[in-house]
Amino acid sequence: MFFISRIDTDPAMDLAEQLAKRATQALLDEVNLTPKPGLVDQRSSGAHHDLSLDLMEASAHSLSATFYELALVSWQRQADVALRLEIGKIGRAGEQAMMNVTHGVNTHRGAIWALGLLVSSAAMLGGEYERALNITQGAATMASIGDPMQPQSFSKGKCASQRYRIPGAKEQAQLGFPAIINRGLPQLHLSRQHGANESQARVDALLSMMSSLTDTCVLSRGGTDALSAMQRAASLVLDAGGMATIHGQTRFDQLEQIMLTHYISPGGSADLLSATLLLDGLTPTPLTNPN
Ligand SMILES: CC(C)(COP(=O)(O)OP(=O)(O)OC[C@H]1O[C@@H](n2cnc3c(N)ncnc32)[C@H](O[C@H]2O[C@H](COP(=O)(O)OP(=O)(O)OP(=O)(O)O)[C@@H](O)[C@H]2O)[C@@H]1O)[C@@H](O)C(=O)NCCC(=O)NCCS
Ligand SMILES: Nc1ncnc2[nH]cnc12
Repeated sequence: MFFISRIDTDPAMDLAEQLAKRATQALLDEVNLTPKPGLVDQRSSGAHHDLSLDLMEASAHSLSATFYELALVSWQRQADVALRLEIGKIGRAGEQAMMNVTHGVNTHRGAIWALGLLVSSAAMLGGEYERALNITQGAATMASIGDPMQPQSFSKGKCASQRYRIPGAKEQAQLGFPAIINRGLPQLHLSRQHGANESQARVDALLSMMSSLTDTCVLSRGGTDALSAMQRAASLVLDAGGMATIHGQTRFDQLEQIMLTHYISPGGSADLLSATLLLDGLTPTPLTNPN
């Protein structure tokens, strides 16, 4: 008689592994996407003196364990203060792990926050979701629960939000990631439908978010004039037909010139592009046109 030995797999661990892999891949896909204005890509470090492609990739890999832990602890849980405290602790440990790998350079703080919340929300749903909205709504609920353990330390984002009275990374999550739902994902799907290749469609999605996001990275370095100039120039690329067209590419060169002249970088939009790619992979149903 033969016995077939069977190792039971744990669905929570399986999903956590899958989500961690996808989130890390989304970060790698974002940083390798080329060309991107002002950002690190395969051509250059953009408007950054302390970042490189190698550093960004090392940072992305260092975050796999954080995404895995976030998913595992969130498996089929309700959004409540207890879970919020746990994911806050894991998120902060992830920030520290990133800083250890990058020797103190902030590569992915905003990405840990956005993708961390989305991974957590996908696991809260036990991997059962049809639409991106199902995941972003859960993430918004978690982001809206206060974390009493969060240290009240200085951050450039908070400082810019208060100085210019504009929403930053925290509010973007609390509102359910409108930049992704109303801009990034619809533009990605639209550009694909219109015949753009995958890289062009992803750059278009980035530009669509850049054209409206109040990115605290841009505000911190360049103030409101630089933010408005960037938003306008990003919009013009899309108005000209996007990256799949010659006119769009000419406008892209102009946008890039603006980024380098003002020495600004859309780090917040880059993080939200990673989050867009993660959601696109998890829920491939197209959304309607960008508004
Ligand atoms: C809620 C937090 C995200 C903290 O937010 P806060 O605004 O207080 O702090 P920041 O440290 O400034 O981080 C915010 C980062 O989010 C990105 N971002 C900016 N604007 C937006 C926006 N409107 N919407 C969404 N996301 C946005 C951005 O990240 C990217 O830029 C980083 C580089 O930034 P920085 O170092 O400022 O700039 P450089 O120009 O490179 O510096 P210099 O060269 O000039 O010196 C890069 O990391 C990208 O990721 C902002 O930086 C959250 O962190 C928090 O509360 N965490 C606690 C843990 C927790 O609860 N976690 C739970 C889930 S895991
Ligand atoms: N590609 C990139 N360049 C600079 N900062 C970033 N933050 C997230 N992605 C980035």
